[in-house]
Amino acid sequence: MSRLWLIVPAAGQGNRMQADRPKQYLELEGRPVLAHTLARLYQAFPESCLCLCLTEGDPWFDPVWVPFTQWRRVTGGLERVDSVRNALQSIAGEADEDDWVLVHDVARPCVTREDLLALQAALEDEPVGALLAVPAADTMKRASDTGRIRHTESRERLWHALTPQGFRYGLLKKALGHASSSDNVTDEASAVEALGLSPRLVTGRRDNLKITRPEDLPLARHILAAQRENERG
Ligand SMILES: Nc1ccn([C@@H]2O[C@H](COP(=O)(O)OP(=O)(O)OP(=O)(O)O)[C@@H](O)[C@H]2O)c(=O)n1
Ligand SMILES: C[C@](O)(CO)[C@H](O)COP(=O)(O)O
Repeated sequence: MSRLWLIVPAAGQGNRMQADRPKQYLELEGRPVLAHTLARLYQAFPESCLCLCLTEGDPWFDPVWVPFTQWRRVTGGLERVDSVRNALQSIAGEADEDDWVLVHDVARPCVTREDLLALQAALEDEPVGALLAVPAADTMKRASDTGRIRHTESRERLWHALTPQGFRYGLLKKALGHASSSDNVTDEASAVEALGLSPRLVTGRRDNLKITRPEDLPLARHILAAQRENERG
């Protein structure tokens, strides 16, 4: 039976957030973002094995935030893709080629259990792999270098890629092995696409926000509160 591995890249600096610490350690309802994200993943996949990518000697990290019994710390790389590659390397020899690997940004603490389970269910009959995504809802403009509109892009069949993104270990290893730093691989799906394959888009919730800029932290707070309110019914 194939196993489930979770890779959580958490070795970024959060430069766009302009905070006094990496954004995964900013406080959200009394806990760091990282603790929320790991708790959400644990709710859905308590039996999985977690690879947590952290910067070397990360002074902010506290293992008390990790609810998983099976987990390991992996040293992150220069870019997100390098961190994920390091995590794959760390499980070489243990993971089977057809084990599932889900990669989820630490900066997405609002992902719901329902979306996580929907993605897992979609993977069951999916040979290539799949990711959570949402259809573009705004009118999309392509800009010139000077910040003026060059043209309006059709938003038909245009999606925002979210995480988690799930692939078989063997395929993901191959895809990231082929990707070079000039390829601008900002997610796992694009590395798999570069092999000529088409991962499946699984419609997720728009509130699976990636905390990126300062205004996103209060937004995440509102989302968590609204999700809790919804659960109470
Ligand atoms: N070398 C890196 C860079 C990013 N990440 C992780 O990849 C995810 C998505 O990246 P992004 O939102 O760009 O995070 P940062 O790189 O931290 O942000 P910024 O680009 O603003 O510095 C985050 O969970 C981040 O911690 C990582 O593990 N290793
Ligand atoms: C993987 C990702 O979250 C998909 O939306 C995103 O590409 C990562 O963000 P980055 O800023 O490009 O690292």
